[in-house]
Amino acid sequence: MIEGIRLFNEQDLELKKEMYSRDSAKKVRFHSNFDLYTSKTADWRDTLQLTFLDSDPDPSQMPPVCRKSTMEYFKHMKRLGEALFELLSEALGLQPDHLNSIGCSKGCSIVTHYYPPCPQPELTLGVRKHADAGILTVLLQNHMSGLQVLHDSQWFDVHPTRGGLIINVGDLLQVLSNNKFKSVKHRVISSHVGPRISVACFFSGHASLLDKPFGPIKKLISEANPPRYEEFLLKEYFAKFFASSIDTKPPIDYYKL
Ligand SMILES: O=C(O)CCC(=O)C(=O)O
Ligand SMILES: [Fe+2]
Repeated sequence: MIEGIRLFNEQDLELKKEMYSRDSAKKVRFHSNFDLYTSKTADWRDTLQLTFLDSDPDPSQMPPVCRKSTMEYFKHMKRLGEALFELLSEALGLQPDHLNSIGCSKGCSIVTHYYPPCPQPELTLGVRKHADAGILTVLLQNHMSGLQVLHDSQWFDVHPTRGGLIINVGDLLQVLSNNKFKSVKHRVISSHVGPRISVACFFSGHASLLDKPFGPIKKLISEANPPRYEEFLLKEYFAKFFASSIDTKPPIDYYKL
């Protein structure tokens, strides 16, 4: 998977230009900084993004150089997502199929990042501090360090482990679990050396959830554990997310009770 993404990014500029788009309705697109025009600063990375919220990927839409590996990776992510949501359901004291049955593992985006070597890494970041806006993220990284997580106001390096995957709780899982699971703030620092390559699989729910009320799971709510968020529409939530920049007020903050 990582090799396919390296080949895509290191191919001729003209071929990459064909995929370039800032239109978020496009299922497969190449861009740099989704929040380039809404944030004060730019980050040092390029992104090839594949969004499958309502259907499985159509191989013909994918760049030929990483088509086979991405299709294969997607299949594994789907299976892994289902297994993770079973475990998370059990951890919440729910039936194992609960999170899968409400569509948590159904829609995902595979967002691949390429961080080129940076001549002045002290002036920028690869990705600014944020928590992922979706439900759950499965992250694969190449052998280059750079990812850091925030814990007790301190940044810790997440050193790459060959073949290892990082699982990040996103803001929407924090909402579903009524704060039992906490999303994790993280960032990527820039470096003179590179490229650093990562592949994030964001599970953010099936497209059919976009128009339905979303909030803490009712079975988790009691007098002793009142809801921490009001219900909201996922389509409004994502509209807020895409209209702001990655490091400003996270959209879940609008719905806190
Ligand atoms: O490149 C990474 O390791 C992290 C990327 C990331 O945080 C994101 O895409 O949300
Ligand atoms: Fe992230």
